[in-house]
Amino acid sequence: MSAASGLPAIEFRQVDILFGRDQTGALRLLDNGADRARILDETDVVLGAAGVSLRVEPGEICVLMGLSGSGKSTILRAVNGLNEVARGEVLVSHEGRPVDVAHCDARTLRALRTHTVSMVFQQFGLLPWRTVRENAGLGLELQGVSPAERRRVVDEKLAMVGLGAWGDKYAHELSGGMQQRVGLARAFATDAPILLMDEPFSALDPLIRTKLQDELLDLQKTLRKTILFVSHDLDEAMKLGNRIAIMQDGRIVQAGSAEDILLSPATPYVAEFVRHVNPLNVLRGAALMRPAHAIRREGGELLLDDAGRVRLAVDESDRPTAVRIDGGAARLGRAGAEDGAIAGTCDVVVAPVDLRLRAAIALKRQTNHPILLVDDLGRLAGLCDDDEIYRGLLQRAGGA
Ligand SMILES: Nc1ncnc2c1ncn2[C@@H]1O[C@H](COP(=O)(O)OP(=O)(O)OP(=O)(O)O)[C@@H](O)[C@H]1O
Repeated sequence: MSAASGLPAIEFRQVDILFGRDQTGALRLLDNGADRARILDETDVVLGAAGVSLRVEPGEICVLMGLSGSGKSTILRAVNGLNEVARGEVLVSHEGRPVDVAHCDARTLRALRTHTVSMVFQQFGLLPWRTVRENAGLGLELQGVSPAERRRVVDEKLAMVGLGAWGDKYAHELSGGMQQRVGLARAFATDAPILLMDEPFSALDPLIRTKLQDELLDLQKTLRKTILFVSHDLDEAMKLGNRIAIMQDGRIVQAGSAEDILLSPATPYVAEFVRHVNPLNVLRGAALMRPAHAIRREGGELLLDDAGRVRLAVDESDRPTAVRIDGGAARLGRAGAEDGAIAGTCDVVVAPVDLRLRAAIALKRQTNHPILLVDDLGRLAGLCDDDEIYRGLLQRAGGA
């Protein structure tokens, strides 16, 4: 699977999932606009998911979010065929081609579960009579990998999750957080490119939970797996998800980036979720900035302030090269995206376009200089100064 092939890692196409016998009757009611309660009442069928369409790109973390019973696990479990699909397609990129899990043969499904999709559960799912090493090696054992190779890979993955010294222990000798790390090591060991995570951290106390979220994000930088993650916690979803799909009564009511959802909640249900989210941790430069094309230009220079005292020169690709203040040479300084840390002194700050609002405010406080946001190639994307920051906060507060 590669991003270059253009295939999504997972794609749901108009998926309906029903629990109960009278599927024909339930589908008919569904098509006539009946809601979950009526379908249950008239057919005794539970509507697990309805009309779900969603693409998950390779290397993306997509979080399914919603209240209890909204259908998150139902959708997740359809990816490895644990839930039967009544209608629609669930396409999973397996060995370079899309396989419709809802309709494929048993052999393909087995191969897909062994090599392409692995799963991490909320309740860890460790076997008590096996050591940590044996638990972590379960997937490899099912793949028929030799004991020596298994040991090599498993010890590497255990070390990766910080359990290098715990291979010979049993699950009950480990804390909850450590047991979940074994679950992660087991999922990583098979090298399956797609990871399904069903509320993997919700049984853990908040501190351990935050730590494991950070570790997952850290590991993901090198692993680049496709992760479909279920959570009922919007803060967790926004922290982890490149994309978030919000579910209600079996349907996806909104899918988008954390910023999309925070700034433009599609329904009152979504708005209620985002009401308590702290925008400082979610909003990034691109949602705040004045875009490069809207910055005044004069004689090949960009005017960074209203009075035209601060002037930026760019090269032919729009990469900032020099800055002048009142005609005199000034300095550009580079800052990091996450913490906005900046080394040394400067007159104008250059930061990555995904600079978080929190980091932008910290930078402004530290330097009191305008912040130029640049893309991956160093090209000017926009300007983020006091005005843009205040507007971002006001917009979030519904004041602009
Ligand atoms: N195997 C099953 N048999 C019958 N009904 C089921 C089954 N699995 C799920 N359901 C029903 O489908 C609906 C969606 O359940 P699901 O577990 O997907 O919700 P969820 O959003 O993951 O909730 P939670 O956060 O509580 O885990 C619920 O009404 C549930 O009762």
